Amino acid sequence: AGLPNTTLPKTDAMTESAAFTETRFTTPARYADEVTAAGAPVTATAAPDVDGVRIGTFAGYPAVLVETADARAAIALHGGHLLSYVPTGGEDLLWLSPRLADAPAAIRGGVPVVWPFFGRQGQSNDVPSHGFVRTVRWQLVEATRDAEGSVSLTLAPPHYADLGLDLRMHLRIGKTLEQTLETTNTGDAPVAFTQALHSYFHVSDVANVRVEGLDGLRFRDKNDGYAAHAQTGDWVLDDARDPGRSDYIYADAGGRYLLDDPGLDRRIELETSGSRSLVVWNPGETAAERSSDMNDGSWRGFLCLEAANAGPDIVRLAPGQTHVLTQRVRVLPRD
Ligand SMILES: O=P(O)(O)OC[C@H]1O[C@@H](O)[C@H](O)[C@@H](O)[C@@H]1O
Repeated sequence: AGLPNTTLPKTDAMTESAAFTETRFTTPARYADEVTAAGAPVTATAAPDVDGVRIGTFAGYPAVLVETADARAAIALHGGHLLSYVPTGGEDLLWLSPRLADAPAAIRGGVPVVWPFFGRQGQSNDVPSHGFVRTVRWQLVEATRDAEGSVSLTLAPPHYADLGLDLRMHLRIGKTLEQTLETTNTGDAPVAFTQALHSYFHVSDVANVRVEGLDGLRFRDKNDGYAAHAQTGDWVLDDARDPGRSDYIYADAGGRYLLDDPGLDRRIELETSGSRSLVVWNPGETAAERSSDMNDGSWRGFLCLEAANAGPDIVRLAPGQTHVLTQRVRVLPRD
């Protein structure tokens, strides 16, 4: 198969903020202190009095641990990072690096929360890549259990008074994983932002899976100066232009994707709303070998499908408005 890509006219629009209208964010005053504090041990966090929810550790991180009849999950307080989601009787849907660095470094794997900008889109080089919330400590705000036995959680990063935006993340752990980023403009000026739920899905071998739901879409290739291309057929890793890596932002994406994995004999279904872009990322061997948390061949074990508002898909919020991005993830059998 591969991607017989059509090259469309090249433009710099992806890297020039003037071409779009993203808000240029200034690093919040509290950010550096929050990052420093995130490296300190967690002092007692009160466990909510909800059946199947407790505070413990997962992969060395203080985490909210959830157990229901249908699934188990772990969410690190560091970055509000979903580390694991295991449907009962199945394997983890998420990949987590076997070589994790200590907090406050960003966690490699799971579902990093990228907010309020994707990479450094429309930003100066002074801001941290992928935003202000993935290397700071979050709080568990609420936990409930519904009649069907699913557990719902709300988590929040530190409130940055000078950012003008507020974030809440909601998770529903049950037969399906539901994850929502709810962004509110709390300032008095319009804000234009980008974001992603940067899911690292666990696969048998990234070279042996395909992604359905992208056929015919246009995408920008970050490894090709953000040149525009058109997708033909399913996504596979053996891109004829560059076998072994993918850093594509698909625009006007339909919101339903299937990650077909013959090796694990499963399909992961990803449905999104409030998101019109999908990022498909794997570093490939060369870049992975340069990275201390992926340089053991383990990069083959994941594919990132990132439910995003990125590239030309920018969210504009007037003061007081709220935007909701949701992803729903579940396993389907292979036919
Ligand atoms: O290494 P990081 O900061 O977690 O980013 C990982 C990747 O995240 C993806 O979303 C980007 O498109 C890639 O360009 C980037 O390399």
